[in-house]
Amino acid sequence: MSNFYDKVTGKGWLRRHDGVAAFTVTEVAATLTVATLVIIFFSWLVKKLIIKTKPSLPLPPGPIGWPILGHLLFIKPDFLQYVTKQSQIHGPIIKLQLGRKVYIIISSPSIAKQILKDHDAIFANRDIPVAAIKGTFGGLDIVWRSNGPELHKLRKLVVSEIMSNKSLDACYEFRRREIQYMVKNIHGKIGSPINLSEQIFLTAFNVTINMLWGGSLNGEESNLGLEFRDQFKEFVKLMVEPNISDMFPMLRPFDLQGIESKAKKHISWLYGFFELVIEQRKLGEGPNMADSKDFLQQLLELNQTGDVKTSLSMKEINAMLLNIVTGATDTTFTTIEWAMTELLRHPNKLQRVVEELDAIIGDQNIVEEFHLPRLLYLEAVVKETLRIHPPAPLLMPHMSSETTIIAGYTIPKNSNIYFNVWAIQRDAEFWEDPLQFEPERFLNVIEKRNYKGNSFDFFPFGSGRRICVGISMAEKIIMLMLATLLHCFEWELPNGRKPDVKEKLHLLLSKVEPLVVVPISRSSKWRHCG
Ligand code: HEM
Repeated sequence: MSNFYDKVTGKGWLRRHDGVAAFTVTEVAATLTVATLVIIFFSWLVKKLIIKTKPSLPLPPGPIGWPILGHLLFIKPDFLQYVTKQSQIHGPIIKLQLGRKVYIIISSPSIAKQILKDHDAIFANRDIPVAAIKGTFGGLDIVWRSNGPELHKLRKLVVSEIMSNKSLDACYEFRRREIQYMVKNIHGKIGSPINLSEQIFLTAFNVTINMLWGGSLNGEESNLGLEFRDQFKEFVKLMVEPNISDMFPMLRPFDLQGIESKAKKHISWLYGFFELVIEQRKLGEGPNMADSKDFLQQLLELNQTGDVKTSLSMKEINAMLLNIVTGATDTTFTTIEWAMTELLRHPNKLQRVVEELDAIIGDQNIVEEFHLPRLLYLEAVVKETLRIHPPAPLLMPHMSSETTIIAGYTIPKNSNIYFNVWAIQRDAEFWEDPLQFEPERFLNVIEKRNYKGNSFDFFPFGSGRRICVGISMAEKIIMLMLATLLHCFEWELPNGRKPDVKEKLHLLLSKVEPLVVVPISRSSKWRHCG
């Protein structure tokens, strides 16, 4: 009987327990299809409802831009002024668009803290511009390297090998020698106007390269130092120039503005300079290395280890040298130049610095590094200078590696984030009389207001895992050089004119006009300053 049933009805029958067929295959398939469709429909509906009840958060507000180009036509000539003005209109977190790139500008301490402290790991990346790709062998340096173990390795190397107290103390003699050379040079020009900006730059440059490989470019060779400055300046201009290749990566092969080829030219000059130094070192020339190794020597030895965890390629070494020479020179130079400018504009503050120096150093000694911790007013002057004129007023752009919600807004993955430290540090909400040069405001809070990036209304060196690696070196060079300039000489302005304070931004904020001043000898007691 059952065989007969199977034959007639086939295997496809579903039977009731009494053996009677209940559904056909077609009926079952139809039922399943309908059920699937119903499920899909309901999950779509649920999704829709959820989205309706919980809408995705908006992008930050900002000015209206042009289709495709976005805000490209508005950001020149002064990006810093433009974003500061837009933040005053649209609020402390704003969005700009340049081609396909999203730029987020932060100008509030609490939002900066959310990003640099609470979500630090997500925002610790960099979106490397085409010119910097060329200049750093595709991001092999510290500044442009993506966040990760390799970056950690390089940062650790710099912090523990060059920036440790031991290493900095070991090369104090280099700093001292270069600064004394500067004093001698200025002394030879007593009574005539000098371009102090140039002097400060060359000394900062020589101090840095002396610490790195025991070299310096003085006398005739100082032109090479100035040429280095100009080549690097041109390279930086190209890095910050709005580049169609960055905004529309598919156009990169055409290099429409010629930025990539120009960057190549400047960068070849700069690396040519390092290659010469490295070649000389390989030939055994350079300072006597019997007792200690300078940083270049340590880097070159890391090139020869077979250990992948610590070894460095020659490209990495070159890229790091560029970071350190330029990172250390331009920023410290700019800070000293601004501090001198502000003091010359505020004779009563200058007088207070000189009194402090005379009390602590006296008229028979030169400034030594062991004096520095006692120069509290001078330290306040440096902090006030970094508050009003932060050398990196937008820090370095950070990049988000995930879409993240910040302050109620969606920050898309791969956005470029700028922190407007310049505006925050001049905000009347956090600073009394913010535009006044008032070092006294730091005197009672000198410990609290430090450079560690833990107070988000004063963070000229950044904060979090991309904070500057050169803070301790910067502090020493700036304080020693300023103290020496102010202890050894009196300064007069040619024709009694106040120095101007016009600023211009090319990644770093510098003075438009160089500082030209007349050095005056302090009494005959200051013989050591000659
Ligand atoms: C007044 C002096 C200086 C100031 C104001 C300054 C400021 C800064 C700032 C704002 C950043 C970016 C932080 C960020 O991305 O959030 C930075 C990064 C950096 N600085 Fe400095 N800096 C100074 C001196 C130095 C010196 C002396 C060196 C020498 C080694 C140096 C080397 C670097 C390097 C290598 C980075 C990249 C760090 C990274 O991306 O992980 N800086 N600095």
